[in-house]
Amino acid sequence: MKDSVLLRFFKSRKLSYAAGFAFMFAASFIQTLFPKVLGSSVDLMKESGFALRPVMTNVLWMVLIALAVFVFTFLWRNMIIGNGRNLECYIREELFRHLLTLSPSFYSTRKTGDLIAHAINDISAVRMTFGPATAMSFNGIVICLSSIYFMFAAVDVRLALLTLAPLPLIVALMLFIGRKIQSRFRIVQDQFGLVTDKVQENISGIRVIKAYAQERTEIEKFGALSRGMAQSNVNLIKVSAALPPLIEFGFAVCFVISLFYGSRMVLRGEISIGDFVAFNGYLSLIVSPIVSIGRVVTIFQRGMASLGRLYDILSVKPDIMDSPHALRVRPEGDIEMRHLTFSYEGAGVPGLTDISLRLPQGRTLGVIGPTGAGKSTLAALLLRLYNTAPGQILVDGRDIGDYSLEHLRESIALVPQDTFVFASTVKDNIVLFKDTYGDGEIEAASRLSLIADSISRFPDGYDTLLGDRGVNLSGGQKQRMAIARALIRDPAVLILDDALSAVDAVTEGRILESLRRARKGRTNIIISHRISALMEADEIIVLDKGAIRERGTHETLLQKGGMYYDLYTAQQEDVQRKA
Ligand SMILES: Nc1ncnc2c1ncn2[C@@H]1O[C@H](COP(=O)(O)OP(=O)(O)OP(=O)(O)O)[C@@H](O)[C@H]1O
Repeated sequence: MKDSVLLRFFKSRKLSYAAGFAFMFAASFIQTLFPKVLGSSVDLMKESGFALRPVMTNVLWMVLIALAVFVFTFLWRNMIIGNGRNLECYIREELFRHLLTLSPSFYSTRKTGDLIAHAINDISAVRMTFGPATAMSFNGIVICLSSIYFMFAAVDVRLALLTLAPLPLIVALMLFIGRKIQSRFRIVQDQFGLVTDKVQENISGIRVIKAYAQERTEIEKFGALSRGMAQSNVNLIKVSAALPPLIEFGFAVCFVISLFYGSRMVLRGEISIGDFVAFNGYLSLIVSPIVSIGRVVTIFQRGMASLGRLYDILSVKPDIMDSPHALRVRPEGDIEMRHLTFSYEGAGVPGLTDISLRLPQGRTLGVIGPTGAGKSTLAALLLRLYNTAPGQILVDGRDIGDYSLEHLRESIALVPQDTFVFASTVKDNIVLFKDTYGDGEIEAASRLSLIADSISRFPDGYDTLLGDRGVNLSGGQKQRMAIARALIRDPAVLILDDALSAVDAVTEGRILESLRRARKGRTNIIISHRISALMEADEIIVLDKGAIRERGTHETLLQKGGMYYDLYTAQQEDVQRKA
């Protein structure tokens, strides 16, 4: 997958990459012609007693070389480094698309912060590797090889050997210090991660921190982390500060050797003064590529590690997918469960055990039970957020896995316990960014869920911005907006998973009444802790530790005098006490 993502991109841009590398080769090579022309100009000037006329052709060549280097460099930078940016965008889109195909079980094992880091830091490291670092290496290799070639072939082998003798030592020293820099840099990054995590945690949990007067402790903890980060940066500077002067020192030695032996060779007439000038020109040309070796190696190492991490995610196979011949029809809402047993990955005990029930189209099922009984799990399985064994959940007589996910989820709408509000308008939050619904439909869904009045009191009505930078909805308003979000899609099955817990009993009764009227002929599943929300259901099941303990209608369950009866009497006493 890693290779295929990169390969696919490189293949799609092979022409611009080929042209980019050709221009880069041309620019780097032409650049190394400059010292030679400069040297021969010096010789010509010396021969002609420093007259300008004989060197005019050379001057023209130098201008042409500079111009060609400018044009080719401009072209290759645009192509190679520009393609790096396109690669970054390509991988980001691939990753995002892939993340949306993965099921909740994937997300329950990964930290959100890590996933965000992959999407930002890792992709950027891959871009640096296949953009600027690749370009710098290729450019540097061509410049170094041709410069060294000219030093040996066009000037003098002995002089070149002597002058370049310290070079391997410089490179070895650079790689040695580079490794040290890298390990200290890793510590800086870890410290940076801790500091950002702390900031993020404090901002998200600001209400809890204030409510428990934890500001002072948190400031102290943050101070310690921040000082740790500063110290690790100082440790990094201690080694990184040594690198540039050491390299400069190494090259100064090269220049001294060149000056010492080169000038003697000029005096002895073994090389011309022009050759000597050209030689020093070549020596200057290789300084910058050699200096960047350490940086390039680090970028490559980081890029490959990042690519590995991205590959780990990209190679996770989505476990919930359409079967090859998936039914592309919206089911109508006849539900059956046959001995349904389900366990979460890694969980010791099953979340649900041997659940059998029949919910014909148009009926309402009530689900009640203590916390952790498996009520939300039942809802999640009906949306196929997790896979179940074939034949355990049937929708309209067909296995749930036979339907395309799109059609199944269009037909079954879940209003979860916690509603996610997007930082957008009320309207966008109801239609979920689909522009197929008219204003009339949006208002009708809002009226049915009893949120229309609240919306009309917002400053811009349906165009009011919600979220951090807009209006913050109360718990009850959020729940009602979530019900409108489900109703506008006119689902065959509506599942309210404790979706009325934040509204008062009177509002709950009015919403349920409104749903009863509007959803005639449609299937409903009402999961609730409050008996008042589901007492009118055609069938009620009492879940406990993943199994059905009792089932029946409100009346028959009361007559049984079991768990349901106990819950009912406890809730009645509670109501009377409050009254
Ligand atoms: N993603 C998950 N991974 C592992 N175990 C889970 C996961 N989600 C829920 N569980 C476990 O499955 C059991 C049933 O959870 P579920 O959320 O279905 O209960 P519930 O009846 O809806 O509870 P509540 O009324 O508190 O919402 C619990 O023991 C819970 O810890």
